[in-house]
Amino acid sequence: MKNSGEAWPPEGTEPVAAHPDAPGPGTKLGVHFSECFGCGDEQDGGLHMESTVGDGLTVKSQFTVTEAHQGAPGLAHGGLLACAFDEALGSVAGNLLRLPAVTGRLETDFRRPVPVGSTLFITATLDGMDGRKIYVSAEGRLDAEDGPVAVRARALFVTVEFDHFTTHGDPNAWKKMRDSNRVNP
Ligand SMILES: CCCCCCCCCC(=O)SCCNC(=O)CCNC(=O)[C@H](O)C(C)(C)COP(=O)(O)OP(=O)(O)OC[C@H]1O[C@@H](n2cnc3c(N)ncnc32)[C@H](O)[C@@H]1OP(=O)(O)O
Repeated sequence: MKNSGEAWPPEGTEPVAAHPDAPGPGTKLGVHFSECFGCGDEQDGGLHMESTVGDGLTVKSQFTVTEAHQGAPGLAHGGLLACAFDEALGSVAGNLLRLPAVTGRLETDFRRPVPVGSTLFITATLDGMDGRKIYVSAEGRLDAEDGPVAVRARALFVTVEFDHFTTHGDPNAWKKMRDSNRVNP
């Protein structure tokens, strides 16, 4: 992945279309894993991010910053914000392409402080692919879809075989996801 000052997406990236079975615009995306820090509903301190498919190759996500998310007093921790973008960017890649993929590289630009109590509205866009490499980018606006930009991010996801998750992760958690029909990584 190229650095911030260089072309995005990188040379060699091809445009992509959403998978024929991908959820369409307006579809609310559920929790992909109940214990996921980004979207899980069984993570008390998590982000509880909610996402909906947008127009074009986008997913719109939002979450509200709580006291559990602080770095400096009253402000969201930067690493926590990076986590939010990892989730939003993974969601646009995973849901629109319906391919298992993991974050290879994630780059963030923090442009404004994000206070506790504020809601970040993130729009993530699928920019293209080059072989196994999926390029995605996002911006997060404060308190409204047209609010001031607080954070921009871009990432490289790399497609993997499903056994990446069972070999390196927790096979029992996969059974739990399958049992609850939450089968996407
Ligand atoms: C619906 C689903 C919603 C999901 C939302 C959840 C989002 C959260 C997602 C995550 O947080 S995933 C967890 C964090 N990521 C990881 O744990 C990944 C750890 N890294 C790996 O497992 C491997 O390094 C990886 C699978 C990414 C790549 O290893 P491989 O051996 O399979 O592939 P390889 O190293 O050959 O890389 C493939 C291509 O990607 C390129 N690449 C990989 N990592 C890169 C990197 N960091 N920077 C630049 N390029 C990179 C690499 O150069 C190469 O390019 P070419 O095809 O052009 O040769």
